[in-house]
Amino acid sequence: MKKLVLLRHGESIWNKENRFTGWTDVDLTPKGMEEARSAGQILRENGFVFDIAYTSVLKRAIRTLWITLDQMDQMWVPVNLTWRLNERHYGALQGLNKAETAARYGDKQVLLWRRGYDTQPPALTNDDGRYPGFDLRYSHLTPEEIPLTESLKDTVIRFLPYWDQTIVPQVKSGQRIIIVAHGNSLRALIKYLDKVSDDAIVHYNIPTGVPLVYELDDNLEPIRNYYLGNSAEIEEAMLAVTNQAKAHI
Ligand SMILES: O=C(O)[C@H](O)COP(=O)(O)O
Repeated sequence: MKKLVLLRHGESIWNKENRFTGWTDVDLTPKGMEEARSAGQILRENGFVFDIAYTSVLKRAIRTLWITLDQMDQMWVPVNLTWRLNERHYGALQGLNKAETAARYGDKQVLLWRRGYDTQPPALTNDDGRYPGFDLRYSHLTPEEIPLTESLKDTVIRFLPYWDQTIVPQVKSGQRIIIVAHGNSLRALIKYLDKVSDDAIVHYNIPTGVPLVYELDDNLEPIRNYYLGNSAEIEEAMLAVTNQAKAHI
């Protein structure tokens, strides 16, 4: 049996301000750093050891990984950074407050933008200051690879080649892996692993800073998964993510 640990970064500054973030490179809040410390502690208490770590090229995920490994006294673990684990690109919504956007366009429209599997939020134009093509860290990407907006489906499509070619062979060979990423890049992986339908994935939300353990068989078919932590608090945190983009709760 193989174990894979998934971790959404701790609370970011824009999570706290309730803004669509996507590829915007915002840092953790003090609470987010605390969440990362707790994640590391609970992983250590449960005896987890990692051989390889994966994360995105966004600092909220990178810092969460550093703090988690530090708490586990495993800062020596090799870390791989890839843009393919970045958050889903939120297009022209990036920077907008989620509840205000719902008040303006309606809860239904915003739910569709946030959770519709094949729905892209309004796109950026490539002369927008938020266009990732202006950012050095993406200079090796082709124009076709640089998103102006992304649906969850687009996120699955850009992540899967990395999963199949890089991570899968390592998990199969018995390497113990942690992936620290984002609400939607992890939803993309979970949708794929658990074969969640396009309709059901709409209702699946991931809390910040709580390790999610997947037990997989030798063909990487999921056996079961569970969060490490207090289940009532985790339920509450998932519900809070659901409610972030409602005009009135
Ligand atoms: O990019 C963001 O705004 C968040 O990290 C994920 O947001 P969502 O839960 O609204 O998709």
